[in-house]
Amino acid sequence: MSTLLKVILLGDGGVGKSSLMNRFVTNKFDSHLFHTIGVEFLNKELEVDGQHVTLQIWDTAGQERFRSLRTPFYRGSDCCLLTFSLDDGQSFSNLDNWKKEFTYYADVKDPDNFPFVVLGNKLDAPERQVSGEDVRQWCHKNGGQPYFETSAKDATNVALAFEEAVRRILALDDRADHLIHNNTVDLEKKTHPDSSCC
Ligand SMILES: Nc1nc2c(ncn2[C@@H]2O[C@H](COP(=O)(O)OP(=O)(O)OP(=O)(O)O)[C@@H](O)[C@H]2O)c(=O)[nH]1
Ligand SMILES: [Mg+2]
Repeated sequence: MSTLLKVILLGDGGVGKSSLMNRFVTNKFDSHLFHTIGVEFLNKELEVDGQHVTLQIWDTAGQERFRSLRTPFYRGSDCCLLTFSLDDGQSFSNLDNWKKEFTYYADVKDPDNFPFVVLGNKLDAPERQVSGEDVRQWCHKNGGQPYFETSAKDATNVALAFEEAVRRILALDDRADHLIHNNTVDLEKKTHPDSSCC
């Protein structure tokens, strides 16, 4: 039996969250995807560094009007993929808000040590507005989170980014396994919903 890990995609509407999930899980891309309403999830089994895991990828609606439909699903996430679009500077500026929203609703006690992965999507787009240097600075200020520039359209770095999410979670779990013997850590209860919703 493989471990079930929950990762959640957050970021502004239109940055490509659904496209990244679809690329990773089904290896398809749709250039006229309709915006997401609420949340959806897909499972994918994979092997990372010899460990078999089932990744449960939760894709959320980025548009502000769907806020109350997405926030109840943040709890129990093992990793959060903070996503923006490289051709949309505003979507990068909003990463702070996304991190705050996640931290609040997922009830994360120590955000700088929570496994986030930052994704700058639409690397293929011609009009780049966000420099890699600015993103790396943001990541540095926010606990040294890893950063990937991706394209759901041509599949650049998509698998790599999801695999990094798994690595980050497994690295934390190893530490927790080690600490639990000393009785110093209180492992959070994980919820494993078994149906798609909204
Ligand atoms: N050129 C390019 N277009 C992309 C890429 N990823 C997504 N798109 C396009 O951008 C638009 C929005 O993509 P979605 O995946 O629906 O964005 P989203 O983040 O899920 O948006 P919401 O569901 O509203 O939060 C779609 O028309 C996609 O085809 C990419 O890597 N490159
Ligand atoms: Mg979507």
